[in-house]
Amino acid sequence: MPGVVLGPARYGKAENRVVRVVREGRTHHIKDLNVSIALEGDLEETHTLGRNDKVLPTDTTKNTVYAFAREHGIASAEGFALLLARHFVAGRESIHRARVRIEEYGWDRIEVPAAGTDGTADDASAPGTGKPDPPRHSFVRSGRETRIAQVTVEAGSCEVLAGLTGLTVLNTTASEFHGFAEDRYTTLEETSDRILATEVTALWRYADHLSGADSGPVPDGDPTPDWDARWTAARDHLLTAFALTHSLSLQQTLYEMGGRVVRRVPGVAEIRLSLPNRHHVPVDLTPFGLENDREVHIAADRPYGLIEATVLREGATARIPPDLTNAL
Ligand SMILES: O=c1[nH]c(=O)c2[nH]c(=O)[nH]c2[nH]1
Repeated sequence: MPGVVLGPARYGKAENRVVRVVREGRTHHIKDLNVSIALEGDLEETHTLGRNDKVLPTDTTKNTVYAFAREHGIASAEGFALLLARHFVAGRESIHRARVRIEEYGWDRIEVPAAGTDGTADDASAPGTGKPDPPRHSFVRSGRETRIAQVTVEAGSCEVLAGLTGLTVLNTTASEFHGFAEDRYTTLEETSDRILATEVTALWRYADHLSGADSGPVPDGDPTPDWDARWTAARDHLLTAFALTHSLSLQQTLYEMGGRVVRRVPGVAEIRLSLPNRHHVPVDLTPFGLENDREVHIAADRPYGLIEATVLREGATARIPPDLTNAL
């Protein structure tokens, strides 16, 4: 096509929903994932000439997700993403880069009291035994929180990002906001005691699985990291920092949260946080002759302040895309 060239292109199958059951006798476990594959490489003639010889069908990438879930199991979202991304790049010369993004939805086991312990006769029993034996195959979705893993593999490098979205937190005190800049449109009153609430979206990058200036050769850290332990530690540190910080602004709280993860979770070089400030405004009850000393609030869902920043290990390079909410 005269005067026209192909820019960056990628393709794959997005949002493959896979639920994997593991059975240990009567005790079952599940992993519930949403897996998106994006491949890049030698796609010029595919677009310009309609040649498909280098196009591994998106349908095949979908099938690979399900086959790998069966063959390899899903130990962790990060591990499964690594397996898939490496497979697509290793298996085909024309594919130079594979990005696998996984959202994981959490399920908690429904803990049922043993039969007979709550005074009713109709509880579950193991068949044939008549003995109390609560089910080990029942689950309840654990809130709106979603775990994220995103792995990008290309020749000689491998980037592992992990994170979460939908982690909603609130402090009823230990939050102040004053001393801010003012102009003729400023009406906000200073406060030394307010509710601080936000819904955390966080994405952090492990440097020990990446070749790059801030990480050394691949891998310079633990060759088989315990991704689950690291993810759980990062989540715990985000919550601990939110709870422990006496906040002078959500910006300062963000820095404390990110800094704690970078300093304490093995391998983390960088974390990006997106924190909507979910304003809780004390209601004026004086028309009803009532005092309201920060007891009754309107929880305003819109508009919200949007506080976003990356916190880095000293010397590391910022690589996580700034616009997390669109990137995810
Ligand atoms: O923690 C805050 N940071 C701000 O930048 C800001 N702006 C605002 O109106 N309220 C707040 N709160």
